Amino acid sequence: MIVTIDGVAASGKSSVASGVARALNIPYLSSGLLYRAATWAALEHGLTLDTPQAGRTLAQLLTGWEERGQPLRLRPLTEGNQVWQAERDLTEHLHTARIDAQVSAAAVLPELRDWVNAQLQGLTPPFLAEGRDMGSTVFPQAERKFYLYATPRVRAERRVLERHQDLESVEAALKLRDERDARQSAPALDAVHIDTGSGTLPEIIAQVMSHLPA
Ligand SMILES: Nc1ncnc2c1ncn2[C@@H]1O[C@H](COP(=O)(O)OP(=O)(O)O)[C@@H](O)[C@H]1O
Ligand SMILES: Nc1ccn([C@@H]2O[C@H](COP(=O)(O)OP(=O)(O)O)[C@@H](O)[C@H]2O)c(=O)n1
Repeated sequence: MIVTIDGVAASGKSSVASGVARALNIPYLSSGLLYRAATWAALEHGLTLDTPQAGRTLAQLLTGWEERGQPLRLRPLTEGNQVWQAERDLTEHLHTARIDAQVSAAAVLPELRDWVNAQLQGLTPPFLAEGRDMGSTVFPQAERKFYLYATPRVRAERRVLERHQDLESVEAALKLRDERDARQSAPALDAVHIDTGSGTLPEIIAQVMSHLPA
């Protein structure tokens, strides 16, 4: 079985996916964490993301690591996904304001989207995949699809607890990222839409579970 959970930034995708994955006893895959890791790699290597050759250069960097036996890999742990490169856990570097600000510029590069999609499509179901285009593009065959949303204010109030920034700037950054991510964020036509501002996290997880086969 494949289940997809897509939605806007800080709508609760990872937390809901983790809760549902735990209940189903299957892994969840955070596609956003792979985009974040590739963005981290680009910044570490001084790649400029807004040039015509950026996508090709970034893809070469990632495949070069692969060929040297040091691939960037998602570890889809149910309690929280990680990304490792060889023996190094990069996860703590990926949820920062710096990556938040740059990730959408990397995520529009077709070569990076192909690389992320290939990583995910190479995995064996059952799993739950979360991101922006999991239901619409990457796993159109998924048995159940969900689209999570909440107002920018609700999302900013949540994220401010995770980032050391003020509410106004977090909300402005979320809205900007929504705009920049709009192209790949259209919900799948057959997704169930859920407002995560309408209940607590356990209630939203229960709502998703109620749409899944017993
Ligand atoms: N009702 C709710 N539904 C989903 N997440 C919630 C809810 N209430 C609070 N949160 C919190 O919102 C934060 C952002 O959720 P997260 O899963 O990181 O979102 P995303 O993966 O979409 O960026 C988390 O700390 C989560 O626990
Ligand atoms: N399937 C996906 C997942 C993420 N992304 C990109 O990766 C970024 C980070 O995604 P995320 O899910 O980790 O972050 P939040 O939106 O949860 O803050 C998004 O802002 C998009 O630019 C994407 O383009 N497609």
